Amino acid sequence: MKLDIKLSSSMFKTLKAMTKEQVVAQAVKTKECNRMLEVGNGKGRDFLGWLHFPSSVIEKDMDDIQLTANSFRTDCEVVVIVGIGGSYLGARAVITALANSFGALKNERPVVVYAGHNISEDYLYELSEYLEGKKFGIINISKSGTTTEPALAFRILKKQLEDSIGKMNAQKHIVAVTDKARGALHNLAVKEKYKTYIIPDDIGGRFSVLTPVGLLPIAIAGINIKQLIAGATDMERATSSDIPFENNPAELYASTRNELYKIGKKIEILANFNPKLHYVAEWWKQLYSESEGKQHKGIFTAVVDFTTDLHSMGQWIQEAERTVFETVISIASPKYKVEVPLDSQDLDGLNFLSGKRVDYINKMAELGTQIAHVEGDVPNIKIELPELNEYHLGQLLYFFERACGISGYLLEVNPFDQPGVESYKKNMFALLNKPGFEHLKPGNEIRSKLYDF
Ligand SMILES: O=P(O)(O)OC[C@H]1O[C@H](O)[C@H](O)[C@@H](O)[C@@H]1O
Repeated sequence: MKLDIKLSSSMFKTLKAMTKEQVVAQAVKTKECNRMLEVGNGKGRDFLGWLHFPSSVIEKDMDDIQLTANSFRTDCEVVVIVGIGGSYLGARAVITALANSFGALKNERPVVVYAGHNISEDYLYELSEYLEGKKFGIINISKSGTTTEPALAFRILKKQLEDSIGKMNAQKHIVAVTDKARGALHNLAVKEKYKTYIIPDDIGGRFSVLTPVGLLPIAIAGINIKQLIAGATDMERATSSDIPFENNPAELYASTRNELYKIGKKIEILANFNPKLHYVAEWWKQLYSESEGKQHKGIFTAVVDFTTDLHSMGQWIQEAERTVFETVISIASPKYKVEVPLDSQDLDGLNFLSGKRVDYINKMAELGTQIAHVEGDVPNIKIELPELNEYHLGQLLYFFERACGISGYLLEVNPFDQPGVESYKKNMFALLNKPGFEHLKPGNEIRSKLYDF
């Protein structure tokens, strides 16, 4: 088994406020938390299906997903992935990381686009306009089957598809990924005879990227799902509680970030030096903030793309409140090679870089940033992947999931619920007069809670 993700950390060289020994001192407690996941005796124990999901995925199920994906790849110019939160971010993370950044502009087919992750009228108008006259399909993903944003987008897109190719043909170009028995999407899919994939009961949305929720869109984008699962399966073994603490990346990461939290580092910034990782970070942001942000506790999660954001957020990170630490995802080797050309005139003064690879310059930016931030009292955790491919991404996703479960238990919260998310929904439904929400305060009373300066 290969464990290719390397984890290292640089702590306060200047303050000496936290040491490696402090992290190692948490080994027993951290391991206990990891065992709680394995034994299933912790909080949220009904939602641990993701823990051994990678190693239990059957070849046959992946082949079936691949078959469906192939038919969408053959039949559609565009595939719309409808979903929000855990029913959207994982697929977008993997597709953005592994697909060509300019694929759509190079006329690679199918183009994958997203809907149901906002309620913007302009976004939906422009999407419908883009789809006009194109052969398109829809993958509608919702665990609960009742989330407003995707339901709304789907209603609009379904009508457009039916109007364009007729109801019978539209049925063949729509797939639902949802609960096996409950929710409006389940009922609709049964009635309309859509091909359906099931999200297991015991896997919550933000832990579902390696189920059909993520695998189907990822396969539609032409990405190798078997390699993704292979990486996740190896990481499942590498993060088991049998693996010694010092060699267990999930335990080390969970323990380090909790120790940092205890000494006042309340914000974790996930940084990358490759824009392809932007949505991996967005996926991570949901995973950790929904899992840990409760009972007035939890690390606040933020995302930066470097070097882009060094020219905006960089100032804050270097010199503002010292409440942050940084976790950097670093890719050791890029896929392609680009060298800086020699310019005989050297008008831009860049000849000192001629012959150097762009990635070498990026790596020096990364090292320079790490040194500057650690010196500026921003502790740094580094997660290194040998390269950005299906296998290592599968490892990374599972690593973050496992560490999240452990970290939530270290914080003594239930990492598998998200009760706080309901508050805005209730107000919104009451304001919209949704049936069943009449008992809540009517619109004007809700509005009267607000006051202006
Ligand atoms: O998959 P769904 O049931 O549509 O849920 C989509 C998302 O929306 C909710 O509000 C939750 O906060 C998320 O955890 C969930 O991933």
